[in-house]
Amino acid sequence: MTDTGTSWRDRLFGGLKRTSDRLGDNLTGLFSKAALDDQTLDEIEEALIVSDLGPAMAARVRERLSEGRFNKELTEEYLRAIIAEEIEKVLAPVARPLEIEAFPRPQVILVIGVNGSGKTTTIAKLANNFLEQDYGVMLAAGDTFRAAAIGQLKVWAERLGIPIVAGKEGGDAAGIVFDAVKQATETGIDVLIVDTAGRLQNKTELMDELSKVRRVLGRLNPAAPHDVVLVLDATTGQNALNQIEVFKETAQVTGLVMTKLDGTARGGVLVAAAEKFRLPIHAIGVGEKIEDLRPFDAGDMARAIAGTAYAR
Ligand SMILES: Nc1nc2c(ncn2[C@@H]2O[C@H](COP(=O)(O)OP(=O)(O)OP(=O)(O)O)[C@@H](O)[C@H]2O)c(=O)[nH]1
Repeated sequence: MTDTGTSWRDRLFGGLKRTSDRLGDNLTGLFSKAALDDQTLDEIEEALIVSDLGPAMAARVRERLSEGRFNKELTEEYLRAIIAEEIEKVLAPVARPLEIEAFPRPQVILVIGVNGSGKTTTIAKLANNFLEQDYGVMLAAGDTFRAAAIGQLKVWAERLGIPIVAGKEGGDAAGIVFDAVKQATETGIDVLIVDTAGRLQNKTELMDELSKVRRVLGRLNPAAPHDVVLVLDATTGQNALNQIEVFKETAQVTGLVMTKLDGTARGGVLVAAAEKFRLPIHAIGVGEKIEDLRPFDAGDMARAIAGTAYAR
């Protein structure tokens, strides 16, 4: 399952093509006007907002253009390059892979997110990434609300050849997490990835469930959970921003993973999220296969969104 950097870059640029095409469509007609004027700047700003990149990014690109090109001709190449540069500035400080550094082990990673966000697949993909780095990985099926979620995670554990602690539907999530941490500690596991129920519908219930899990974890290891990773579906566009807002306060999110960037023209929302919340973004998903989740390079990501030349 090893993978070369080149093919990952192919998938990254391929996956984000819809997003960069949409940006291109929104900007169509704004190039090669005789000279850059205020009205064109307004239109560019609007186009960037409509492309989900967020108002702050739109304002900054406008600022850059008005400094450099006012009263001069604007080319598509130049505009895309400026957009890529500004996106890279925003993504560089937050593009941060999940590092395994907890001592004592295991590092406990809680994974949260609404149903359908790609949570289960992301857990499997993260587990695979850690296995490739030779870490011992265990899963815990803490989403006990749905039998399907437990079953799916078991299938992944089997496929990856890693242990899993799971209970029955309707079981006590905190109890499962307790057992998992105990087993992981006893067997020298490096990383324990915990699936949790992601029900946004009821904030109190979610909060109660998570604080119970936290209490139990804290009893075994005061530093746990070391990470609380929120999985977001990029196809939901601006709604992903609302989810961060809610989960940030209820679940003390420490970092993000954005999935399905390949299935959407709304990938710009990654930039808006980075700019608004400044939370670390650990990885992105650009496909359903196990190798389609990776930490990303801010420069590559920025160029993929802006649709600038592939090579450096
Ligand atoms: N195209 C694409 N599909 C993805 C990606 N990540 C997950 N998926 C798909 O999205 C669907 C939902 O993923 P799950 O991992 O089952 O999501 P979940 O949040 O656990 O959802 P529930 O099991 O319904 O709670 C599946 O069909 C996945 O294959 C991605 O990065 N790209």
